[in-house]
Amino acid sequence: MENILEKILATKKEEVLARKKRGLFFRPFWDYPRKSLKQALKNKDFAIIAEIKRASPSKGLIAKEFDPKMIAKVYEQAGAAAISCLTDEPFFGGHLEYLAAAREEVSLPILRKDFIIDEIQLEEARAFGADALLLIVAALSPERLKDLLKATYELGLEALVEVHDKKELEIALNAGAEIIGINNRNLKTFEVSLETSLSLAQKIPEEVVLVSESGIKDHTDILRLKEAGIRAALIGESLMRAQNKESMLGYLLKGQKLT
Ligand SMILES: O=P(O)(O)OC[C@@H](O)[C@@H](O)c1c[nH]c2ccccc12
Repeated sequence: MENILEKILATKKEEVLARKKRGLFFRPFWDYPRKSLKQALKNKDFAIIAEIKRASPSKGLIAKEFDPKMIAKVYEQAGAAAISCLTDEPFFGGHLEYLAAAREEVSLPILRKDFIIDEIQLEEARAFGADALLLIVAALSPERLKDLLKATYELGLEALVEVHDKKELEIALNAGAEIIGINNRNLKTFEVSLETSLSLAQKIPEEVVLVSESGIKDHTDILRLKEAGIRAALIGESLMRAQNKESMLGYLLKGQKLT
């Protein structure tokens, strides 16, 4: 049976073909200045990439009320280091327009969160105002990963390269990844464990910026990451479900009381 990642990738292939047929004529932010995600992450004692995520295959609809512009603004005011915006439509209820809306509103670096398999998607990311984009090792051959990473840099963007185990980590390092995301969620089974980050963190050269992704829900999780030497996290669901996102960010980062 097909796992969820394979299913998403099959749909993505069709989407890419359709985009190539249609062409990419609307490029509102093509010449907009870019911000460095890597630098933004390094600037903080602990950095949170706050995610704009409406739904997911594992959780269904996460946010009934959904205003990407307003969410981006709140994340920025609350001290997020960067924003991640889901742009996959069929599985995550995202849209490139949501990224552009966030871009208009904030000056933080923005990451395009999608399943990237083709150069045209890198161009889309730049056209709609992204500063960085996600490349998932499990979704690409090592050669394709290298090609896409190079093309990303050539477009003036950065990449968060996502891994889930030791083998993928080696592939990411080999490809020259400078920012590596360790996904605590297995994209094939949906199982989540912070241990994934804690164990893989030991094997990473110091100059690489590490980000722990998925399932991070309280201040204790952040303390455990810090203890393992990880200084950045990508957080979606717990922020998207919080009525008061500012308070939730304060709680996650500093253990402040929730209001
Ligand atoms: O909502 P969470 O559990 O905080 O997770 C956020 C983020 O890590 C998750 O959305 C994610 C990580 N890797 C992905 C790849 C594609 C789509 C989504 C993701």
